[in-house]
Amino acid sequence: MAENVRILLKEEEVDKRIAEVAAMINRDYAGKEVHLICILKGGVFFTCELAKRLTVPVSMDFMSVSSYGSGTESSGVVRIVKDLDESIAGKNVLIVEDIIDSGRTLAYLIEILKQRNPESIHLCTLLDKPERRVKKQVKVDYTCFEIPDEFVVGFGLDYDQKYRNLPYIGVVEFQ
Ligand SMILES: O=P(O)(O)OC[C@H]1O[C@H](OP(=O)(O)OP(=O)(O)O)[C@H](O)[C@@H]1O
Ligand code: HPA
Repeated sequence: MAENVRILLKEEEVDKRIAEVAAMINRDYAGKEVHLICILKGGVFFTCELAKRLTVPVSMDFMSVSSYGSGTESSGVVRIVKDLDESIAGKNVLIVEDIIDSGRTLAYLIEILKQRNPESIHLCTLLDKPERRVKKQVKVDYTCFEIPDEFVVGFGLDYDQKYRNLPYIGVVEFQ
């Protein structure tokens, strides 16, 4: 099926907002080290842009989870494909995601990570689709943009593994 991508958030808007959110994190974590956990694959682009703007000490780790589902819907059953390399015990963890949609992936992930005794655990996302949230509420500490219920790509987000490299956020329109 052919698809078209309509720009929702321009590159400049995204960059400006990431800088604002980074400033909030710098303020909130003053005097502490923040341990960024990037959720692969989509979180990579946002994590890099955010991390470059942090002035507090930063350490990083990566995790890959797969939500059993098909097409554009996640199922809520989440499998860890790549676990963290290091312990998070005693660390100030900040999970960095590209998008919170139904909230199922993050609800599951936060429960798992809490059991590993971090000093604190917070969540930062580039995009949030609040309308899509199912049963479990996920507390999001830092959100760059709330967006409507549309399937988006770019800045790490894919459709069928394509469009992750777009420097803006676009809506996929199927023709
Ligand atoms: O709130 P939810 O409905 O659970 O959806 C959000 C999840 O979906 C996306 O990951 P995806 O499974 O597409 O993996 P990817 O980042 O590797 O593309 C996104 O990065 C979140 O992890
Ligand atoms: O809107 C989306 N786009 C790409 N991947 C996603 N995963 C959950 N929601 C989305």
